[in-house]
Amino acid sequence: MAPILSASCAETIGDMHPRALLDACAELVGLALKFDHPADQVVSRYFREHRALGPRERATLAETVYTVLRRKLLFDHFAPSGSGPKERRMAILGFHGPRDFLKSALSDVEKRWLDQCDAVRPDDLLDRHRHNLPEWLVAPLKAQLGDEFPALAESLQQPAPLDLRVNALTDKRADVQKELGLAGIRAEPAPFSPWGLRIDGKPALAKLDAFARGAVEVQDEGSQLLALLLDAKRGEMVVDFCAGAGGKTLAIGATMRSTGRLYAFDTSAHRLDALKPRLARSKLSNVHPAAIAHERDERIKRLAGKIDRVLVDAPCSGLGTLRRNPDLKWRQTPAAIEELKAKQTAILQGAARLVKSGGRLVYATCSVLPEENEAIAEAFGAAHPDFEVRDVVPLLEGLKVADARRLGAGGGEGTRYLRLWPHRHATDGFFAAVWQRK
Ligand SMILES: C[S@@+](CC[C@H](N)C(=O)[O-])C[C@H]1O[C@@H](n2cnc3c(N)ncnc32)[C@H](O)[C@@H]1O
Repeated sequence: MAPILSASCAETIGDMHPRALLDACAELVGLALKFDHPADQVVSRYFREHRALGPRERATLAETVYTVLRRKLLFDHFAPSGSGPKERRMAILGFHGPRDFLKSALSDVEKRWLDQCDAVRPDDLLDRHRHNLPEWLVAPLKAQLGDEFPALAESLQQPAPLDLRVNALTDKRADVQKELGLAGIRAEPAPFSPWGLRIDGKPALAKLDAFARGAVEVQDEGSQLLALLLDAKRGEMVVDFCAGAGGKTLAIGATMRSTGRLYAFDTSAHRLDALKPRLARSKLSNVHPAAIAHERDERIKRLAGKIDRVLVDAPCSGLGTLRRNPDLKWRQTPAAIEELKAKQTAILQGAARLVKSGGRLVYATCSVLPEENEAIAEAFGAAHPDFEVRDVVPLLEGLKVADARRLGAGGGEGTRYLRLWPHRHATDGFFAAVWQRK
């Protein structure tokens, strides 16, 4: 079984004194544990306010905070037996770095306490201290996964791999793989997505030529598969209804070979703004971003019945992304999910109006909860007899996705929906359903 507390084996961390680095970790852990803002925002704000921090110190700070958030129940259990401020105890338990380095920042009492915590065997812990999930989330996951639940829980406590999507408009995956290799970055083709490369480690990518010229974007392999499933073709009219910062928009635009018209709608103009620099790098000229007021916006009414393919990447709990956003399991609530369900239903219904006869509609989330996934899809299907459900697995097979059967779930054959899980597929947790308008 994996050790409970993690420690990397690098020798030193940047130029900072171990005590100062641990103090900074404790301060940042304290800020993140207030849960006033998403953890990634708390961390980036801290970095902006502490510009002198070097890249290695930043990596230690971020990973320490994320480890504390990932293993919070376990650390809450260990913390009372320690001494000093709670955030310092949590930062010690989650510290991402060599044990010797950490210990040089600790008092003798703290060292003894840490050794005691290190000595606890996973088998001696309660379930909740092993899975580190809120109880309201445990029940629906166990109901879906049974014996596989511990494997999922463990995978959700690990960092996600770094996946890239190669821009199919401008580059071939094998060429980019070679180019990255020459820059000292090891990349392997991702198992399912034809555009995916999985990177070894977390190298800095922003300065690479491949990144600057738009040959690659950072994108989880699961997200790539959602864009692939829309199967948008040259010259079509396509809508990415909840485009956000356009991760999937860019992938869809490339499958259309930069032809036709691809509308990127979102209610957040701010998120769409983040699409603009990515769009400039991508060389796509078929994307039309537009902020809409809501899913019944005038613009939607004008396009009703005219669109070949519509992707609804719905706002959701994000509980499939806990490897990247571990704070979500502590910030999300059943009441918030109730509100999301109403939103998902309304958005799917609004977006469906756009689809022309014979056109395709894809509903997707990055949630692992059936109530945001199968339940929404099935209610939509029942209320819209003019939409015929299409099994996802044969569609993926037609798109040459290797091992597509492993990605399906639901329906009599287990082929109806796309269902991705971190422990099975090494992607975030994703869902997708597909319909064709009769
Ligand atoms: C899951 S995120 C989209 C992520 C994006 N597709 C990507 O690949 O990066 C959901 C998006 O839905 C947007 N949204 C929320 N309500 C909406 C509505 N009524 N109509 C359209 N978009 C909406 C949110 O602003 C958010 O950007």
